[in-house]
Order: sequence, then structure tokens, then C-alpha cells
Amino acid sequence: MMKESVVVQGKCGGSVLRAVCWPVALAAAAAAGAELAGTALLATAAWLLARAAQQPGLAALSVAIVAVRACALLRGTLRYAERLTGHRAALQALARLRERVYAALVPLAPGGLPGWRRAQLLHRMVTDTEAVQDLVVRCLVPAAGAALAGGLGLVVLAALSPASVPPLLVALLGTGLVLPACAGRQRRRSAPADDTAVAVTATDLLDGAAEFAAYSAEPVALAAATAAHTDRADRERTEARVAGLLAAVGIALQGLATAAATVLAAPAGGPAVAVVALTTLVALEPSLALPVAARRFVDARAALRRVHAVLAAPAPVAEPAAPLPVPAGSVELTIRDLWVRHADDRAPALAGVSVDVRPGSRLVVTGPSGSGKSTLLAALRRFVAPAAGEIRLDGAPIDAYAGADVRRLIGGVGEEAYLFDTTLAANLRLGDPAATDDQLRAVLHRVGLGERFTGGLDAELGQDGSALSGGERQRVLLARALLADPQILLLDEPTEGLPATDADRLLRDLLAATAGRTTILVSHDPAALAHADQVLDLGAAAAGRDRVSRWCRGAAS
Ligand SMILES: Nc1ncnc2c1ncn2[C@@H]1O[C@H](COP(=O)(O)OP(=O)(O)OP(=O)(O)O)[C@@H](O)[C@H]1O
Repeated sequence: MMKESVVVQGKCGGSVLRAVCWPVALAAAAAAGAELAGTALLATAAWLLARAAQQPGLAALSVAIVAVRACALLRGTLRYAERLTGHRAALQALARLRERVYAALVPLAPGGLPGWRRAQLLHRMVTDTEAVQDLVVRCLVPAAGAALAGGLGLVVLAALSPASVPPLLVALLGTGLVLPACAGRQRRRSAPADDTAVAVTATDLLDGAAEFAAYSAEPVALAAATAAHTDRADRERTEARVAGLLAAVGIALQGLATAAATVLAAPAGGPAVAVVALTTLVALEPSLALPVAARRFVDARAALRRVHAVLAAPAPVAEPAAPLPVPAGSVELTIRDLWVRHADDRAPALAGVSVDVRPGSRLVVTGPSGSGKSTLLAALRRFVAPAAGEIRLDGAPIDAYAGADVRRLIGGVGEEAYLFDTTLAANLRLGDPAATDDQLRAVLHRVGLGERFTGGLDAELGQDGSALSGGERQRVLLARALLADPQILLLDEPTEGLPATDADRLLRDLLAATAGRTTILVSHDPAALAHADQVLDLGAAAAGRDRVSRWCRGAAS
């Protein structure tokens, strides 16, 4: 178990556990102390009963009577200290690990996240990180307590009746090593590498409820969820049977060892026999919990490995070692022969795109679906790295700036724009946390939302703006982007999916709100094209890209 613990610490929980190693050591010492006090309590009580049966004077029993009370108090106090210190250390470790996972996810979003499903990431953040808590409270502390209690039991027996040591030793090896090894082995065999099937099917059921209902596909979806549940229930039933069997074997070993140690201590006679019997019983008690600890250890190790995979995931875009300070004031954007490829085995999403965007001008990007419009905006915000070519801001390559600085400079409403399930004001203040209510109302006026909300700034928007119409949603997103006040405003198909009259009105308000500001607008709308200073047609570039792909295929074959 110790060897495996080193592996886990090295992989992921290492620095997290190191930060709480002292509280963990204190908790383990308190757990062992509580076991020792329990052992001493029973041993002294046994001696007291046996000695009292011989009817000595009260003075001969008074020390033992006080010792019994002291041990009882000490055991309770130490148990409390162990729970308090152990849980505090575990919760601190958990909080640190969750912070690290979140910090690791930030540079992955959004480009690096599609490798995981949403339910899997939620599982990593919420459930898998809890493994570090289990590791402390349910593995390390019980294992240390069991080792100390067993060791003390052996010392007591060696002092009172050396002949009784072998039965206790054998039983300790059985309950403390062999049974946990069996439990761990069985758990390793039965536990799947990724225990998120239930979470994934449950998320699909919730997210896709409307679609399943629309296509009468509920039985299919429910069958997938039921299969995941049945699989898990089957595994848990098998494990419960094995756990019950191992617990029974442990209790049998404890009983046999106690009986054997008592029989072997019989020649010593007197209170020592009772002390030996009770000491053997108590010394084995903590190690009976170790098979369960071993199963939890296997689970914790697997969970921490999964968390480690998130922590170690390479960011899709490398950060510069010494980022340049971002230029102040308006910036000139230059894109030269830009190539972007989302995966090595896929055709390039952008092939040789070049354009210059002067400060204060409006560039409209157009082109058929799949021609790379969103990819261009993602590259400008450093969410994906170019395969070739360059993007320059005031002459300096964009990858010389920190990603967060670039996104403050070049921001807006992308494909992934999201509205949080909170008030209108809270959603808007994501753009500018210091904005006053008057500034919020002013920006709402600019995007044509002046008097629209009955609840005013406190109106609740629902999850991803579910309480809004499509046009209102786009206007709130635009208002938030304007509040953030980036040097270059990006807008990805803001009128998409709206009825023609709403789209016209939104586009009019949008063009007015962005007049004189450097704007890159993805749109097919003739009105947007008419008001553009420049138009970048990626359809033409896509035709070139197809020619390149065909040439590549031809060259390969
Ligand atoms: N994360 C990704 N992983 C792999 N391929 C991707 C990814 N994102 C986009 N692509 C591919 O890159 C190409 C360009 O996609 P992109 O979304 O940029 O096009 P678009 O012009 O914005 O399309 P639409 O108008 O439909 O939104 C497409 O072939 C798409 O399948």
C-alpha cells in the first residue's frame, strides 16, 4: 500500500498532500492514540474486574479505577481530535486540488476541452477530486492507526505472555496485509478505468430531453441509461459479496487469534489472561477496516490518475515565457498567409488567409458554412495556434503576448458565448465588473434593449438566456462585449437564426453601436456587407484550400 501511495502522490496528489502532511500526521497520531487509549481502557478494565474478583482492599484498585476513567476520557478526546484534524486536512487538500483542476482547465477552454465530454469534466472536478479526501481520511489515517494499535498489542502481549504473540502476529498479517491485498486486487479487476458512464448518460438524458421527446426516442435513451446503471449495480453487488466475505474472514481471524492467545496465556493465570484476551481483540479491531480502506485506495488512485490527465493536458496554444506588454490605444491588425489546422489528420480549416485591419475600420468576414470563419476568430483570440503564417498586432507577432492580454484587446461575441443563470446586471458586469447601473442602462440603450426588461437590471435571464428571445439574447451578448470595450470587437454571426425583420433591426442597432470602432463581423447579411470597409470572403480561400487538399491527396497516392 505504501508503494502505491508513493505512485499516487508522485502523479497528482503529491504537492496537494505535501501541503497538508503535518495535519495528516497529527490526525494519524491522534487515531493511533485513540486506539491505544481504547486498548489501555479495555486492558485496565479487564485487570480491574479480574482483580476485584479476588476481593482485595479498595486501595489496591484505586489506581486502576482512575486509569479506566482517564483512558475513557482520553479516547473520546483523541477521537475528536483525529476527526477534526483529519477532515480539516482532507478538505484543505480537496480545495487545493479543485483550484488546480480549474486553473488547468482555463487555458484549455475552449479549444482543448472537446477531448472530454461535459459530464466527464464535471466528474473530474466534483467526484474524482474527492479522492484526495478519501485518501487522507479513509486510507492514510486508518492505516496508520491500525499499524500503531497492532504494534502496541504485540508489545503488551510480549510483556505479559510471549507465547500469545504468534497468534496475534499471524492475525495482524492476515487482516492488515492479506485481506486488504485481496480487496484491492478484486477492486482493480472490477472497477472500470473511467467510471463516468452513469454521469454521461444522465447528462445526455437531461440535455437532450426535448429532442428525445420530439423524436419519441425516450425508450432508446432510457435503455442506455439503464444499461449503465445495471452494469454498475452488477459490479457493486459482486463487490459487496466479496467485501462481506473478507469482513467475515477478518472477524473469524480476530476470534481465532483471541481464543488462541487466551489459551496460550492460561499458564500465566490471574488478571493477565483477561488482559491478553482483550488486548488481542482490540489490537485487531482497527485492521478489520483495512480491506475497505484498500478498496477506497484503489478508487482514489484511479480517480487521481484521471484528474492528473486533466492537469497534464497540453494547452492548445503555448504561452510566451516573457510576454510583451499589450499596445495602448488603437492597434493595427495584420494577418499574413494564415493556416490553421484543428487536427493533424484533418484538412486545414484556414489556408493562406491574408488581410489588414486598420484601426476604426469594419471588416466583414463571409463565406459558406465550414469555410473557417469561426476558426479565424478563434485564432485571433489565441484559442487555436496557427500551423503557419502570422497574426501581428502593431507589428509584433500575436504569440509574443499573453493569451489573457490578447483576449482583453480582441474580444466580443464568439460561437461559444454563454449567458449565466443570474440577473441581467450580473451577466453584463462580466464585461466590466466596475460598471455602474447607469453605464449598464446606457449600453442597453445602445444595443436597442432600453426598456425591454420588466425586471430592469435585476431581471433573471435563465440558463444560457433561456428567458430571452433569440434577438434579445444576441443584444445582451453585444452589450456585454461593448462594456468590455476591446480594441478590436469580434462578432460571430450575431443575427443567425433570427427572423428577417428582427435580424435587420439587430444589425442596424449593431452597426450604429459599433460605428468608429475596429470591428470584425462574421455575417452573410447584404446590409452588413454594404457597410463594410473591407470584405474577406473565405469561400474563395476555401476553394483554394480544397485544391491544396486534393493536391495533397494526389501527392500522397
Ligand atoms: N474543434 C475542432 N476540431 C476539429 N475540427 C474543427 C473544430 N472546429 C472547427 N473544425 C473544422 O474546421 C472547419 C471550419 O470550421 P468553422 O467552424 O471555422 O467554420 P465556419 O465557417 O465558422 O462554419 P459555420 O458558418 O457553419 O459556423 C470545419 O471543417 C470544421 O469541421
